[in-house]
Amino acid sequence: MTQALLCMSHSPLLEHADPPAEVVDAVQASFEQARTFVRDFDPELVVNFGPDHYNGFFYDLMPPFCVGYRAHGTGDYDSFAGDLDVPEQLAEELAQFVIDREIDLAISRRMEVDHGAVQPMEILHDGNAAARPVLPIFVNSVARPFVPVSRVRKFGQAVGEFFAGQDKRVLFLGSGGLSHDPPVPQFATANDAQREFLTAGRHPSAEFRAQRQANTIETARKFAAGEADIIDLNPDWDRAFLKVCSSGKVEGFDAYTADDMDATAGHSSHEVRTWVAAYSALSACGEYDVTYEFYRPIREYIAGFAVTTAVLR
Ligand SMILES: O=C(O)/C=C/c1cccc(O)c1O
Ligand SMILES: [Fe+2]
Repeated sequence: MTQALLCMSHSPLLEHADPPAEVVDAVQASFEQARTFVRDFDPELVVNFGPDHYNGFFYDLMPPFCVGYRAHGTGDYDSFAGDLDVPEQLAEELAQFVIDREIDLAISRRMEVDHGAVQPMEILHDGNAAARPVLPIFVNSVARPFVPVSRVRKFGQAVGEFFAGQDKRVLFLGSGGLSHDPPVPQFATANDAQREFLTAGRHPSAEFRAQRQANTIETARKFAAGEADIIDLNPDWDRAFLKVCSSGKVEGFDAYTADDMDATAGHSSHEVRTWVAAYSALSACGEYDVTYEFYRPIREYIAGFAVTTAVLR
C-alpha cells in the first residue's frame, strides 16, 4: 500500500468550547482512530491539502491553489508556530508536474499556514506538526471567486498522478468542513476596516488576534445556545457529501456549486474542497475503500465534524 487518505474536520474551538462529555469522548475516539491509522500506515510523506482563514492568504494576492516549498505555522488559536518539514525539491517537482498537466497553480517559498492546515498534524503527532515530512498545499476555501469544484477535482487528480507511480508511502490529508459558518467576514458584505484586514491583514497585532479569536469563541457559545446569527449546520448536506466520498466516484463532486454551498451549508463549507482534492488524489492512484467514517454535527465547535480514512483496494 503506497497511498492512503485521512480527511478530517478541524476547529479552533476544540480547546475553547465545552460540548457535553459524550460528544468530547466521541470526537477524541475518532482522533484515536486517525492516529492508529496513520501509525500503522507510517507515511513517509504527508500531502496536506489545507484551507486558510486570512492568516496566510489575503486578497492582496489570492490564488486558488498554492504549493508551499517552505512553510511556517502562524500560531493562530495557539496552533503550531514553527517551520514545517517540507521536502523542497519534491515540492518543486510536484508543482512542475501539475502545471505540465495544464492546471495552473501558485507556489510559495515562504508559505504561512494556519490552524486549518496544522491542526490535524498536531492531533496526529502530539502537538508537533513538524513530526513528519509534509507537502503543504493551500486550497482556497474562503475567498471568492472560487474555481468550480470540478477544477479542484482535476487538481487533486493531477497531484495524485504525480505520486501514483512512486514507491513511497504517501498520506493524502484533507482538512476542513463540512457544513459550517463561523464568523469569518465576507468581502462582499464587509465594512471598510474588515476589507482592509481581508486584503492586508498578515501578521496582526496580538490585540487584534485576541479580539478576533474571542469573537469566534463567543459566537460558538451563542450558537450552541441557539442564539447566534450564523447559518445552521446541515447534517443532510454533510451526509450526502460523505456519500460521494465513499462512492469512489469523484466526478460526483462536480455537482457542487459555490452559491448553493453558501446558502445551504454555510460560507466555510467550501473547506470540503480540501477533501475533494484529497479524495481525487487518492482516486488517481487506484480504486479505494473508505475504512472509517465518523460524523457528528457539533454546534459548540461550529462544525459538521467528520473524520474518514481510506485505502487503495
Ligand atoms: O476564526 C477562524 O478563522 C475560523 C474558525 C473556525 C471555526 C469552526 C470551524 C472551522 O473550520 C474554523 O476554521
Ligand atoms: Fe476552518
